[in-house]
Amino acid sequence: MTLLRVKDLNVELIIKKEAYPVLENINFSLNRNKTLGIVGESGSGKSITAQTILRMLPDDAIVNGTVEFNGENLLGFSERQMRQIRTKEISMIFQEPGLTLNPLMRVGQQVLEAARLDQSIPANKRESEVIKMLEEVGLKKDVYKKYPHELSGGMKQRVIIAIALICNPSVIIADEPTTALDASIQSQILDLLKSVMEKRDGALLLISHDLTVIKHMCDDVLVMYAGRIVESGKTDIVLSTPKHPYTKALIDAVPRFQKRGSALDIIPFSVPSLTERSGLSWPYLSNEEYLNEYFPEAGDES
Ligand SMILES: Nc1ncnc2c1ncn2[C@@H]1O[C@H](COP(=O)(O)OP(=O)(O)OP(=O)(O)O)[C@@H](O)[C@H]1O
Repeated sequence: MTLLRVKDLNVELIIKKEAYPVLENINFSLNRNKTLGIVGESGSGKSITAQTILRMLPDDAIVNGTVEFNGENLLGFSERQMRQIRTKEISMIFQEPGLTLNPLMRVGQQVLEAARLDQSIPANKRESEVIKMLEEVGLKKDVYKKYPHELSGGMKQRVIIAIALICNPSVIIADEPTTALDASIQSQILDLLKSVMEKRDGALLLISHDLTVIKHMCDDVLVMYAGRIVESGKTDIVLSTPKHPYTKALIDAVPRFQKRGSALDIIPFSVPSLTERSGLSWPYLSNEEYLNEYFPEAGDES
């Protein structure tokens, strides 16, 4: 069953009074019990996609298309309705847990604050629900009384996951949730996220620049470049038989994905910034050589 459907989404951001396309013709669905990955280089539009779904863009952004959640278009919701959506239906987890937690408040209190937003949890049950939630994400009861600085990075991210889950959302959007953590902790946190969402019959939208993470976690994947989806499909098929030259280049740039003995082939250009795109058409590469090699289809566009 589809929980979230993004249709014909186009977003422009205004910089110095000029509008720059940042997302173009984005289409995808997020289904119950599935993890969908968005992968792409820095600046490709992954975070802006999440911010558009949750209506966290600058006020002057120009947004066209639809973002259907349970059949209703979130782009037509009032700010008050969106606050409900953000607290109870679609939770977001960011990269840096240290920046999200309040350093002056005990972590149990912070999860409790989030629990207050859910009217269905009776006041006299909140504390026990919070402790249950902390245990579900693998934290001991005594963490309730600790301050963020007393916890490791991995424990902090578990607290963030508890805050995101306490109101029982059906969708979690995780934007690079483990990038700030040690490699050994990363997969524990990712596995935790996946298993709690599966247990709750929910869906996970996972944003990452790391193909190894996408391969490990995601049923389906969207590959983004400069505001567009250049390839999408089942993760194992896209990663084993990529069709788009840009996806191939991304895969070739990951040593673990390469055949033994093949050379590391770093993508020789980066995603142009919005202002660098001025006067150029997608994919905004001024260099003909790269244009033909990585985006041969772009020459067909008007
Ligand atoms: N508020 C903003 N004002 C102007 N430009 C912005 C704003 N937010 C993002 N951008 C630009 O929009 C483009 C897409 O940004 P986005 O953050 O979605 O990329 P990303 O794929 O998530 O990259 P990263 O992995 O570095 O976070 C980039 O060129 C970025 O600089």
